[in-house]
Amino acid sequence: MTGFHTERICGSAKATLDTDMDLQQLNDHFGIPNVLSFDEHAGLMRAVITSPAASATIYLQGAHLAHWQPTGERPVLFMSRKSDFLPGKPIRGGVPIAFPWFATDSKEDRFQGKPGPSHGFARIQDWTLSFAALSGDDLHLTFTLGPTELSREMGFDRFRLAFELVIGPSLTMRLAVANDSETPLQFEEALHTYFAVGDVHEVSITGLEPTGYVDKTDNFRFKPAANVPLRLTGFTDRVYPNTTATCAIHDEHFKRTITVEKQNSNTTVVFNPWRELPDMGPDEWHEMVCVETVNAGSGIVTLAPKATHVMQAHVSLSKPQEKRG
Ligand SMILES: O=P(O)(O)OC[C@H]1O[C@H](O)[C@H](O)[C@@H](O)[C@@H]1O
Repeated sequence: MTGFHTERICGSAKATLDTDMDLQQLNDHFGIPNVLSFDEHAGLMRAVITSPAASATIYLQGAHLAHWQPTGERPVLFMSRKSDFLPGKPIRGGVPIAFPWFATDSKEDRFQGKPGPSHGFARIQDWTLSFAALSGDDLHLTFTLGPTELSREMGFDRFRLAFELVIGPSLTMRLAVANDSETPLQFEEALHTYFAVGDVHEVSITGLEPTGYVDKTDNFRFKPAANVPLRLTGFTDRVYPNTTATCAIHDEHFKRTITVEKQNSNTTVVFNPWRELPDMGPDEWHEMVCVETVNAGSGIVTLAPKATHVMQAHVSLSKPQEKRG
């Protein structure tokens, strides 16, 4: 069984849960008959959920939600059929967690004289499952990540992350960042959500009409608010700063609306590569759009010593005629 070990962090002893539970231990400790079990896919451990309300899959690497499908619905998250599933490699699809920077690292020499990996280290590290419980139809899971050898090499050694998921007919994702140090912690973060759509050409996104954006496909130029719902017509990589708005993805092909409500996130990113990627098949970009819950760029977070910041995204489904009030 798992035990506690003590770790000395800058003079103070802290009890931390062993992070190296094997499959048997995960199943013994957290398994819930007919609802939650653990297996291995391509050498990566994952939680497999089949509750009456939904099915879902979460890899311990990155605490990466790779699949969520409410009962009777199509999958809500896009997962690339060509994704890598390898230790230390990002997974293409689902909900990668970006931390402590978003996209390209701005520090050119952070890691062994090079910039750190795209979207930071959190999505390529093994997280620890620390809580699993069923409450009514909802499965609650919490994954945690503290400083690792890799994070320390990149200069991050006094933080803790918790990723809490509530998986049911809707999905709540909460990312908590605690600053354990005596100095402010600056970080960017994202729940980089890949949504499954019937055909991206038949999608409109509402919520961002009044917000100007940084167009990463046009030399990071700032473009004014469009004042109309967003329809994607080509390579799209937009950072909308200063928006806490709820976004709705209206999918004419699948005849459903996906709604993303967020808290403590002041940035929304919309992304579709409009082409094949090395880890995404030739036509798969038709089937996805990223609407990401983010704090980045001008919205970078500066967290006071000993403080905690919690960012949340709540995802729900509705039929087009069920207009939200
Ligand atoms: O390929 P990745 O590192 O997973 O990043 C995928 C994409 O993530 C975000 O949406 C960024 O805005 C993009 O610039 C980036 O290309």
